[in-house]
Amino acid sequence: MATTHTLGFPRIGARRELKFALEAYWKGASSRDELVRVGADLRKRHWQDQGALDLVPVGDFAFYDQVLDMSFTLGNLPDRVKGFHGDALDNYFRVARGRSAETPGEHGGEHGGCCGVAAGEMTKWFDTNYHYIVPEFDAGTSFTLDASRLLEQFAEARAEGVRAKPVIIGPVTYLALGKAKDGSDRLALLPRLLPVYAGLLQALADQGADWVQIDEPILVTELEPAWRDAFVQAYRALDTGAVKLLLATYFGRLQENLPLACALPVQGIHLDAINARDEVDALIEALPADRVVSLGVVNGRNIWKTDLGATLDWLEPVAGKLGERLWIAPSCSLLHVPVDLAGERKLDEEVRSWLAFAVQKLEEIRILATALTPGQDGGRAAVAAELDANRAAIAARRASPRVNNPAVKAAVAAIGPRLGRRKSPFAARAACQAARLNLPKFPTTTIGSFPQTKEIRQARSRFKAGTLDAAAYTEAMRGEIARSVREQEALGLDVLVHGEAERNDMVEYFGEQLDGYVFSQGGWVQSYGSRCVKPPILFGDIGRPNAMTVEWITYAASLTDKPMKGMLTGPVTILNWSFVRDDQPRSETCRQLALAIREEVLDLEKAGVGVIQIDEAALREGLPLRKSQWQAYLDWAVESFRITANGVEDATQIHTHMCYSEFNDIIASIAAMDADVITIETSRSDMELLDAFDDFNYPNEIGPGVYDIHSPNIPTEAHIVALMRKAAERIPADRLWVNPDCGLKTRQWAEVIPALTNMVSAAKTLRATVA
Ligand SMILES: CN1c2c(nc(N)[nH]c2=O)NC[C@@H]1CNc1ccc(C(=O)N[C@@H](CCC(=O)N[C@@H](CCC(=O)N[C@@H](CCC(=O)O)C(=O)O)C(=O)O)C(=O)O)cc1
Ligand SMILES: N[C@@H](CCS)C(=O)O
Ligand SMILES: [Zn+2]
Repeated sequence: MATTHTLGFPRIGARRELKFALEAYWKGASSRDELVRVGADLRKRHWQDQGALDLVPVGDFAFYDQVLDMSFTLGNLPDRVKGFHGDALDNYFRVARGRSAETPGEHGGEHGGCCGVAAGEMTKWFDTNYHYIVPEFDAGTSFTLDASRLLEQFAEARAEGVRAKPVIIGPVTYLALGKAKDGSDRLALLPRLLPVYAGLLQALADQGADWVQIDEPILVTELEPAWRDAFVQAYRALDTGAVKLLLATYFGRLQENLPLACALPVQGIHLDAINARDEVDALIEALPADRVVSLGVVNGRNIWKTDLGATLDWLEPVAGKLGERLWIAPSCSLLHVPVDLAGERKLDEEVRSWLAFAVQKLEEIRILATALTPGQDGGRAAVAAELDANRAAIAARRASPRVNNPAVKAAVAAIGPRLGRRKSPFAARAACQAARLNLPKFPTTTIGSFPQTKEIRQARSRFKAGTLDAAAYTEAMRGEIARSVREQEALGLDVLVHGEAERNDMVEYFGEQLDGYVFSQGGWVQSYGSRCVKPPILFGDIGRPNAMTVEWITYAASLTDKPMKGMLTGPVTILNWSFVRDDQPRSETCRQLALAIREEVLDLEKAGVGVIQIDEAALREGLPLRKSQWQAYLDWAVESFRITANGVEDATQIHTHMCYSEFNDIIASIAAMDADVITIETSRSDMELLDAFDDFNYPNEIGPGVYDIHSPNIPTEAHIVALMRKAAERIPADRLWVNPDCGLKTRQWAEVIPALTNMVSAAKTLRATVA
């Protein structure tokens, strides 16, 4: 019988209990005890949800982020929060969220307390839409063990009667994910780090832990020789016999790292058998015969039912070979999928029958394990009804006429190179656009969203619940748009936006209006901290039955004489932030999205909108984990953007926006997008990110972000001027725009107004002082 387990479970709660508890605590509306209680209740409930498994994870719960938890366990706190004498949980939130000096009153939040503290940097977790707090190092970093969190939760789990498997991030991945602020060699810290890990394993062993899952997903990426050597050094040091180690790899194939992983002195390896099924035989071959082989056979990154029959067809011989050595699990932590399909009341019934969220994925694991169990109570016969139902659902999805639309397939097949080419080169377009828009030097704009206030969200919530009718909802959103336009006019911005009040999310909003999509009511997935997204579900060929944004944008445009920028999300970002179908290549799905958004671009243009922004925030995010696969991805991603954007006339100005930094290695592809204007996140890099554009002689216009929208701090005019002067050293001033790093939806108006006031004044100063 295969041992069943999971690598991690969503912690936000089926009703986002953790989100609401955190936000209440940060606001000062609930106590520390209440927050701690919600955390304990969620852990307990999630262990119960996983109770049918042989081993359940402990340590996958975090109040903010599991990487930040690991930093605290290892005693690796940034210097700026060391020596804090208050509550440890508040110190944790100070690193997670920062704290401004100005406004007292909140717990460990952005505001509150006496002294300002910068938040830890946040970046995405491998190729997911989850973001972690980057560990900070320097040459002097030392580590000290604080095992209390893990030990307490291990004791809690055991008290619940589950067989608990502590989960920790491995030392090599931990170092690889961090940044040395002084440019020092992170690997030099390994000898200091390993004794702390050894101490942690011993402490867990002393409490009765048998297996510990040690996550080393960095093994699915290309590793420099020094990092490969680090694996050998690390796992020799951790081979103390205190506990059994399950080395967990996920999100991809091991490739050249497979022999390295198999040679490490651990007691088992977890392989993502969704992405690396073709490596299973080699893994079994290379592993010593006493090692456990854990196979991730249920996809932890999507929401589709597993084809259980097909999985068993290949798994049965593997189980025959491995016997008791076989463990089965989802491919990775279930953090990346919503909790439970059972809560969905309004989901399209047909599509629903094809889906599995976290709880349903656990049931799939149970069915597979039973089917793999020889004897009277096991084998396929013991789960015949479940397997039949699964077979029927898989077959229905394959055959559904709603999935395949021959007209859409034909349109994609007919895409030729002309579709993605503008009529004239940039210089000629720029002249037409200058004549049409008549903008000053250093034109000012924003990235699209204005604060998503409680009133906006409540109105939408009431509209969706049916207690506010469509006319009243439209009226309320028009009111918000009018407010945004009024504020922007008063601020003196040059190119206005409508503010995106009517959008729940920049991807979900479009998914809701496209054919080929369904959306859940409660399918929330944590993006960072308390922030969640509800990725729409792309199940079939894409169509755009109606214009999606034209009425809102033309309404906004009617309120002002200034240019109004139409605002769309690009095909690559919609793809990367949706749950997408697994029955055709992503590139094919992306081209379908490109054709749909192209229609919207052309409709906006027809309606007289002269500036259209197509956000591609997730273009860089979607890069494959291995560099060797980047170009193939970039080719179809850029082609998709060009198909979307480039059907317009010369006088229509196309903007794109990307809020993730580091363009050096993809600058040729960014240039190939050929947007007239690109706005990017640069403020935190002190404009150094523009070097990539400078070195490449990037030909088009650029809006380098002048302030970090993640922080509540108000940028001063002098700071913005100084940043823009640095920008002008790299990019000719007549090609520079002035704008924030990203959209303002998570900020409050009280922060937005003074920040943009200073930004507009800075632009005026620049016009008067920079040639
Ligand atoms: C730019 N980012 C995005 C990413 N992915 C996306 N799909 N979208 C993004 O914008 N990835 C990278 C980054 C991640 N950053 C963020 C930033 C902010 C959020 C965020 O604010 N999320 C919200 C949820 C947004 C949403 O969908 N809102 C809905 C529903 C709101 C809601 O909860 N309503 C309540 C009732 C309202 C009330 O009483 O207050 C309810 O239904 O119970 C809407 O506006 O209609 C969040 O709150 O977490 C995410 C990622
Ligand atoms: N237009 C979007 C882009 C976010 S990346 C916004 O302003 O929120
Ligand atoms: Zn952005």
